[in-house]
Amino acid sequence: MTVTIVFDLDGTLIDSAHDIAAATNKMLAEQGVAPLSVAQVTSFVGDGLPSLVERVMRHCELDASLHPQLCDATLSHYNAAGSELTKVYPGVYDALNTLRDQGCHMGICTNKPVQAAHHVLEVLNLAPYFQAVIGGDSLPQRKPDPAPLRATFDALPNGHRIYVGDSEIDAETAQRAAIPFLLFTQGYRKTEVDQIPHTISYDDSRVLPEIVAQALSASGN
Ligand SMILES: O=C(O)COP(=O)(O)O
Ligand SMILES: [Mg+2]
Repeated sequence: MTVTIVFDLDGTLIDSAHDIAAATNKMLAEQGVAPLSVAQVTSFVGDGLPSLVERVMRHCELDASLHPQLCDATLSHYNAAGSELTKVYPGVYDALNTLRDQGCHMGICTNKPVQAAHHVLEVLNLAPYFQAVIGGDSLPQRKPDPAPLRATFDALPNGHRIYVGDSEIDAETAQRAAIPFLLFTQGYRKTEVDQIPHTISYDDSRVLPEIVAQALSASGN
């Protein structure tokens, strides 16, 4: 039985909030605006960079016409920083090794800009695990539209499908694509776990291989 697993990135495999906040605050400093807390910036993460910058700009009452320019500035600060403040969540490497040894095929479907996603995957030695990476700017649509998730699975061998993520957006994406969804509870979700549709939730990535097997048997495989 071939199993294909697609993962979200920010808040699921990696805790990138400090790097995202640092890039945002460098952009704000250039506009003469005081820094936001990591928690505040994290609350704006999930729908991709353009939405993050839009929310930050609204919060800081910046002129909306600056949006394209401030997106570019935030992304270039993010890319220049080299992911130094980003950490892989505990247990992720072990889980990925086990799943790979079991023959699972794996991909990434993130709303992060795709180049930034490739960069962080390389820096953290996560790139070799993933045969497909789709970012927030890879297609005209982004999550929660199911198109990027479908495109990621289509780039992997055929098999039983599972999506793993941390947010309301990931849950909606999985629902719209009719794919079983594993919810990591320690990422950047904004609502209670029981308010987010999911197949199985987990708070420690070490259990991933076990709950992948559970999700497959729950879906009749
Ligand atoms: O960049 C974002 O807004 C979120 O990225 P994610 O889809 O990997 O959680
Ligand atoms: Mg996420």
